[in-house]
Amino acid sequence: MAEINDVVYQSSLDINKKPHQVILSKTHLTWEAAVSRTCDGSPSSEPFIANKACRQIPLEELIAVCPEKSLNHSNTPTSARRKLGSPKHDTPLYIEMEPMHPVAFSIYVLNKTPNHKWRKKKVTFFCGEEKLCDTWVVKIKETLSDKRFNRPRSLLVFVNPFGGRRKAPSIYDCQIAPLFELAEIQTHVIKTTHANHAKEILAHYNLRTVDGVVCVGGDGMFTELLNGLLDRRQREAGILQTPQHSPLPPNLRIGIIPAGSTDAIVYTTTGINDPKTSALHIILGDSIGIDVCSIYSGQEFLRYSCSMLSYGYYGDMLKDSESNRWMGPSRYQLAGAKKFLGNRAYEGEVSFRLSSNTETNPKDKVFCVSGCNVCSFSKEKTDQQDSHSTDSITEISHDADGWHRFRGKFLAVASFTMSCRCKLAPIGPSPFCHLGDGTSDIMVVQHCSRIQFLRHLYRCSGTKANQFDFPFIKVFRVKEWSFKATEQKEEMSQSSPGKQNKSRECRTSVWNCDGEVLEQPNLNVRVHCQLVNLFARGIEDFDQERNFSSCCSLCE
Ligand SMILES: Nc1ncnc2c1ncn2[C@@H]1O[C@H](COP(=O)(O)OP(=O)(O)OP(=O)(O)O)[C@@H](O)[C@H]1O
Ligand SMILES: CCCCCCCCCCCCC/C=C/[C@@H](O)[C@H](CO)NC(=O)CCCCC
Ligand SMILES: [Ca+2]
Repeated sequence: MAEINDVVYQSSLDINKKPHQVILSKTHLTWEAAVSRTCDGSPSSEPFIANKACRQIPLEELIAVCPEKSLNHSNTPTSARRKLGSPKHDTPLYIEMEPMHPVAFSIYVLNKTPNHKWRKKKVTFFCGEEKLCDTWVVKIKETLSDKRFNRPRSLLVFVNPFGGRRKAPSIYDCQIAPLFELAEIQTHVIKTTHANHAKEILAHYNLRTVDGVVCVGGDGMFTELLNGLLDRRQREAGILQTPQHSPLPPNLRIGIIPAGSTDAIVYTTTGINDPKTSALHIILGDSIGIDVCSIYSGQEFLRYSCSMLSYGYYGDMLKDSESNRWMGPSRYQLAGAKKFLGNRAYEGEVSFRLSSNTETNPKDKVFCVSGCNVCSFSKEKTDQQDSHSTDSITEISHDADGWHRFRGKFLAVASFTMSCRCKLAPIGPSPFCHLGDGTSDIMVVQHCSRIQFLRHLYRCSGTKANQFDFPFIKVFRVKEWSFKATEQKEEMSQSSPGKQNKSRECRTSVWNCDGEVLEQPNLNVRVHCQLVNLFARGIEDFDQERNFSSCCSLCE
């Protein structure tokens, strides 16, 4: 076997009844069939890839290790068997007894399957004697508990029985609790009884007792946790929540087990809305910083948001859909179709400061992937923000202070702080938006015909990323923006006063803020680069995944 650095422990163990040399290092667990060829001839950095009899698992991908209490093995020494009958018998009778102590242990390893779905895979090692088994289990657990793996030991979990298809309690009990138990994560589980329940608890909970906060629900439930943690942090630090102050980051990571209607945040940060995949991201201690918007109405702080904030079409759609919650996720489609037929436009003024990074833009065809360079670079630059902006936009006015202004009649104004992937929009309504670059993509859909708007919506639901390629759509990458509803100049019909009154109603829309209605039409919004950390790693590059599967036989 080729040389392995930082060996923690090694011995011979049986896998599938064949002896193997097993080595635990600080970074990997490796095993090689004892009779097989050595791994010579391969480059020293990848010594085991060439030899199929060798397996090497990075410890980052080791989910759990457990003694196998119920397993025996043909190699089990006779001490684990009980003699029956009289000693005078020539041939003693033996009955297989369950060993008092385990003589085998299993490891559960990450198995990456297509479409970003993660599962666990089990490999069992037979030790022959209990002491060796105990030692292996202890050594692996000790190594995994090293701080650099950053794995949570204890979690506060909120289950929203009201969101999505109302399946959050069964999703948690049947799929997630057993995984957390396997990984020996302590949990305090709270089933919420009303909206804002989680936020109320987060205001007073002893957060020092947990390593993370998890919700089983949708985007709305995540946003509740986000707001709960951020409010608490600012209150304790004495930070005022005004447009002039920058919020401090919370100390805890947030995990999302998807059980909502859209699940855009989990979809965008893991690549899929799959409860078990999310649980594995949490167990393995993944971490990614995501941008958060702080939203104000004048000087009044309203809330924090991190996915879509949208006025006009999506706001009206959300408001209309609330009364049909019983329908689950399809309520959005019904309300969406109604509002589409209404083709209602609203007057307003959008102002914004462009991103300081002029090398990226909402149409640049650069996806945000796990380990994204744009996000890493933006985080480094966060503290050195400047007000530089491009002059390339001619349709709109801009002031000396770097603010651009855009007035008009809009079907929709939307800011995307992440791409907002979801089932309806598989690469997201703003596909090249970044999770942690400190910016949002502002999209303005000018009043257009139904057929034109339908073409835009249809393209959002596809994968060509061409939804912005229309003359009635403008899109900007911004770090701060505001919206002001302006007076609606409706044509007043002298001959029909009833119609006149009707046209004066509802001159403003509402905001759809991560799936919650905000009634104030006039908003000021600032983006804070990577203000919170999630138990996720962003969407893994497909090429990377392909390379992984060819180098690890567990994933074949
Ligand atoms: N027990 C409860 N009863 C009523 N509302 C609740 C309860 N617990 C939480 N809520 C509220 O339900 C709202 C919506 O929940 P959630 O986001 O989980 O589902 P969803 O709206 O169906 O999904 P999505 O946001 O992904 O579209 C949350 O904002 C939360 O405040
Ligand atoms: C002709 C085909 C038309 C297909 C339409 C495709 C357009 C889909 C865009 C989806 C944008 C989702 C953005 C994320 C929003 C979430 O913060 C929010 C809360 O979960 N969900 C919705 O508002 C629910 C949004 C539902 C939109 C219909
Ligand atoms: Ca962003």
